[in-house]
Amino acid sequence: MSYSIFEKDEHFSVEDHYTAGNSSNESNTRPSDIFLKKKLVGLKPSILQLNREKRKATLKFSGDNKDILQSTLSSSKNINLSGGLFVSREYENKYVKFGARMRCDLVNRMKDVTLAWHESVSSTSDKNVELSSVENHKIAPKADGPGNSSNENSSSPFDIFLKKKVMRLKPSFLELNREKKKAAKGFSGIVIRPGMVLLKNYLSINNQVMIVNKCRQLGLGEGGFYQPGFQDGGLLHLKMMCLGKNWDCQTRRYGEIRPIDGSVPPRIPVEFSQLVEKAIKESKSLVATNSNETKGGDEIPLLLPDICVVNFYTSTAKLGLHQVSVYDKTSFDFLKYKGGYLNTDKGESKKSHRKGLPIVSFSIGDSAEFLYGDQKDVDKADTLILESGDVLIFGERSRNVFHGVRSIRKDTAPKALLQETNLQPGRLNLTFRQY
Ligand SMILES: O=C(O)CCC(=O)C(=O)O
Ligand SMILES: [Fe+2]
Repeated sequence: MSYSIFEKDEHFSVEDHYTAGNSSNESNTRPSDIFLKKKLVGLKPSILQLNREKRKATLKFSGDNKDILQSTLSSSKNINLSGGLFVSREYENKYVKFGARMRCDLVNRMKDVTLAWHESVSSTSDKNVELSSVENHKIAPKADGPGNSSNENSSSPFDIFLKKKVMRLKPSFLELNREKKKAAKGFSGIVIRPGMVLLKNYLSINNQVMIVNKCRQLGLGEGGFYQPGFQDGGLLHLKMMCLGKNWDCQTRRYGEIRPIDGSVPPRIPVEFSQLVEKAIKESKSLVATNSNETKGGDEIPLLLPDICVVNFYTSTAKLGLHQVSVYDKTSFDFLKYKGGYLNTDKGESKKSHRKGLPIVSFSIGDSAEFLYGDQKDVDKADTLILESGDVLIFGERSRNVFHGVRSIRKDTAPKALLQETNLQPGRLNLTFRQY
């Protein structure tokens, strides 16, 4: 049995209509007007385009031309990139033609089509179209406080917190006691197969709370959570944010910026890297003590993570079987997803592969049914239940293991975590990698 990690985006499946502007220049004998008949709204330039232009301006107007540069920049200061404008059907269609990939989750979910801020079309006159300064793009979209999520606002990234501060049912004494006992027991390590180690219950509730809060804060800022999509309308079934470097789902390459909006991925918080380092050391000693047993024997190399892909799975989200694969021409063809399959993971460097550097994966929130195996066949895959606080490490001979998430188990997140954060139902997964 196979399942698709994609969902088709009904919103943008319309064919293209270039009817905007109702230009009738071609059909009459009057001199052509180089202006459109109606006062039209133009496609708002993307941040990337604006950045490029401003960089060009900066290069051009240096030294003696500072005044000109100053006026160039200040005249564009008022251009508002924050979007959130409603558009006509024609523009929606035109937008589709321009690339369905340029949309964030919110665009996809809005009933009334609102274009994403990076490529929006305004319904106001040009006069009112404002562009913000380049610096403004660095400013994180307004992060609403808990209980006031901005998920519905087209200019904001996806918020992993619930909209309102919900009064959660107080966990029963029994439940809390069970969790406390589990925490007191500490973690246990299991070598799943050569190169794959599971540290059960490794992240304390305090660390989980810290990670959730940091991800929430970063997730609402520049380069925050969005729903990755493909040019043809396919969407990943999860929300994603990249730290360190951006993983571009179109090209399967890493880069310094996210092409859809020109945002720069936030840095990996040092607290995260420290936890990764500790977890690797732990798994190394576990493998060393297990080396006489049949399963062990693979030395897990140290990892200095410079990439972290943060996925948020809502209760119905999933991730198809895929493999960590080096980016090269051959694998690119192979990587192309076929029939709704994403065949690969992110494209770390060949050096990273050669060394068998591990992927370190943190699970927080609801539990996941994690699949892994040597073939891209769900029926032949083994299952692991990854619970909140678990850390899975796979490198060396397991570096190329096929893996995916079949489902999220509802209502399984630790009550203590939900009491301390406003995390919405679902699962947060962080995978650390070294380029
Ligand atoms: O969510 C998980 O456990 C796996 C995530 C993953 O494989 C990925 O992001 O490439
Ligand atoms: Fe993966």
